[in-house]
Amino acid sequence: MEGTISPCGAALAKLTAQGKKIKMEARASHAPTLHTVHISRRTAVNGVYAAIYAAAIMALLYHHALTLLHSTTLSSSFFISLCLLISDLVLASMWAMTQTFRMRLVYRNEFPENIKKVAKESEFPALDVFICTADPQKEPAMSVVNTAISVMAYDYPTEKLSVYVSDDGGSALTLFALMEAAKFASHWLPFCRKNNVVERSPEAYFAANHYSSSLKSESQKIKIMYDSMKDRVEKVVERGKVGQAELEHINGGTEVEAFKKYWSEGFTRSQHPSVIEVILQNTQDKDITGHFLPNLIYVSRQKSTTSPHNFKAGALNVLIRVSATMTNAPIFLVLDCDMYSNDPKTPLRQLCYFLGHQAIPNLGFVQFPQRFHGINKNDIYASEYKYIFRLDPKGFDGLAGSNFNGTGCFFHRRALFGSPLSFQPPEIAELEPYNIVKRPIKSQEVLALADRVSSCTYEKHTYWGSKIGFRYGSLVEDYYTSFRLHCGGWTSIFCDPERPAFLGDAPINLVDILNQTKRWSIGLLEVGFSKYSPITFGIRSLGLRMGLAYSNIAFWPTWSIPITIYAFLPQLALIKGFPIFPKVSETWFLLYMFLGLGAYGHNLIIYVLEEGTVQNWWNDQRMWMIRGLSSYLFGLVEYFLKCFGISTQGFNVTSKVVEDEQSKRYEQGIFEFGVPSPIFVPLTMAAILNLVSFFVGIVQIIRGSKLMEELFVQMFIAGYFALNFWPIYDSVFLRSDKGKLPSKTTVLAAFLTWIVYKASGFILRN
Ligand SMILES: O=c1ccn([C@@H]2O[C@H](COP(=O)(O)OP(=O)(O)O[C@H]3O[C@H](CO)[C@@H](O)[C@H](O)[C@H]3O)[C@@H](O)[C@H]2O)c(=O)[nH]1
Ligand SMILES: [Mn+2]
Repeated sequence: MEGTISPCGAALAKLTAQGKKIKMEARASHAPTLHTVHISRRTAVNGVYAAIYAAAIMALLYHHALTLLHSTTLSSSFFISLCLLISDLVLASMWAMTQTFRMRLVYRNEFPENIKKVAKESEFPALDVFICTADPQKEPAMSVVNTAISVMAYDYPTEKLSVYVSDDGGSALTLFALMEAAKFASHWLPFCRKNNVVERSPEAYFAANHYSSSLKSESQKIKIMYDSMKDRVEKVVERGKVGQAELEHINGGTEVEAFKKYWSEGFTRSQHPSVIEVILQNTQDKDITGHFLPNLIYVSRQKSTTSPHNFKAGALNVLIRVSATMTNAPIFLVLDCDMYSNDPKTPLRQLCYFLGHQAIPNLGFVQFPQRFHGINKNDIYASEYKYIFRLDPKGFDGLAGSNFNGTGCFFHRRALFGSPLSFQPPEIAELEPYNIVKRPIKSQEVLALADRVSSCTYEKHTYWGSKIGFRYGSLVEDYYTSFRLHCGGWTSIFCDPERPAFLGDAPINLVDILNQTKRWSIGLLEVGFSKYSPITFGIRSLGLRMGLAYSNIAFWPTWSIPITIYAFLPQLALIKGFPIFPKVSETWFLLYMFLGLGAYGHNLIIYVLEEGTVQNWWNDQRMWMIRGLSSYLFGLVEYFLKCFGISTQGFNVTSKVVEDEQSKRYEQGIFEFGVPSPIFVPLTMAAILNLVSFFVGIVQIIRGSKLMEELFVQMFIAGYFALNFWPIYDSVFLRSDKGKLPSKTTVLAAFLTWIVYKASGFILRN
């Protein structure tokens, strides 16, 4: 960076200089509004409710303390009270931490139509788009193609737009698919421009099937073209190899060379050189109407079994560097391959926060929510993650800023290089943010440098992953990186427009979903128990509220403690006719009622007010319970096993492949278990125990041996769990399709439940 200006100053100046100029002009004239913000009107009500609820929690803890003191040491009542105290302590702390971001939600509005009034198109910052894919078996090539095409077709000056696809699968199939995509794009982009198409993912456009009659013949023509491209790609994927015929279909020449050069003998997924192919170049390649096309670059970083590759964070860091050598746009968008653009104006929308008189100071990134298509009626697996992806970020936005969710996020490149006040220079000047690339992207020098910075040993003895780029050390690189950026003083915005900016695929079978949340759980605990734990380092750097907000997420897996205890203990006691909660006639009973109904009721209201339905909420709370007995529980256990070096966990990519039969069952709202997996076992045990205990309880009450009054709370809890576990009973007793819970799992779970019941006899004694 030049002379005396600090690099940081230069970097920020570049984006905000315009802003300052416009700010001055704005005072004189009436500058157009780029964004507005308002705070939820429910903030005060939430505050009052939280105060009352907190008082109730204190009373409950007092009640627990009393019971503990009155129980004789090591008797069963002592053990029970201790378990209940631990459960309630976890629930209470999680509740308290949640309040930091549930109390005050921030709603924003942008006016992208005004952006051209504050900056000319030629003044827009360049935009690099990073798309990650990792496994051609689990992530269909056509999905990568659609994602790439949908962003290539952004309403953004093409000379400023570059799309980089990172392929950690190192697959010739993906490169082939992208070459096909490039050819199709030369027809598709002009078609979209001419007809003002909003769905710029061709798959989504043709699926919506809403052609007007004037468009019909034209769109039919392009659909035929798309289908034949799709056919070619899928055939190649099926065969697992790019054949001679396909190679001839591609232009021939240099592109064909690439396949021969790289995918020869000795090239494996985990051991291969870097492959960097410039498929389209925005100064040379034109669409059929003579407009230039955006850059499209395929990057498969070098892999070696002896160098750690740090999963997605590693892939993104390679993209930061490779793009720096070629285009070095000040803003880049991070996208997963399963998430296509659903609104071509999104780049203009995010600019509302980066440009002009209303530019947000120290803005590190603008996060759009993950939203999904193809979710079934009532969203049985709560795949929408309404709280995580849409509600909670609005609360974070009211503090230091939304957290990063891994995809659909626009970054200020400079934010990945140290804090706003202290720039952390990369090891070579060419990678500095705002370094201007003077050579064409296909030049020998650029390609050689790109190759060098994508090598698997490049990061040795550098700050990549610690002070520069996406941070390493957690399987949830998104959560961890945004946490560290916020700690460093960057802020962020949550941008949730009415029309979803991006739409993604959600997994539709339970084992994938539970393993996904298990991976997240391990990743979160890796941060929670690190030296950068949000509870210590976080609170010190970000203050109490933001520190606790991040801590809440880090410790999600601890929910498994109360959920498991509440799913087993009251039920075991119930079978033995052992009351463990206050009687209905006692005052303490009212407290339990208030705490239970209050928590669920409040949760329901928030959910429904944020465009939710009661059925969806029901499924959401059910999944929380299910995760508590599977993902969170396994995540917690596996994290500790990993700490003791007993096992290791990698980034197990979620499958995006959908089988027809599975998809039919999903449409009907039927749970998909299918494969035997240990992750189903505790869940099935809980299901069995709750059902049995509920019936035993009824028998006891009918026989008059126990008073309903004494066992009411336990009956209620067992009944509530059992109601939630209906899909499991359905699967065990009524279904015979391939997606049912495997009998092996049921038998094992029944056997283990019996053992737990027998073992509980030693503790639950009068
Ligand atoms: O070694 C790897 C592993 C994964 N990926 C990519 O990472 C993305 C996310 O992987 P996926 O299997 O879809 O994980 P999910 O759990 O569905 O993803 C959520 O959780 C991840 C980890 O927190 C975030 O990175 C994602 O953005 C977020 O959607 C995909 O595009 C993958 O291709 C890589 O590039 N390299
Ligand atoms: Mn995903």
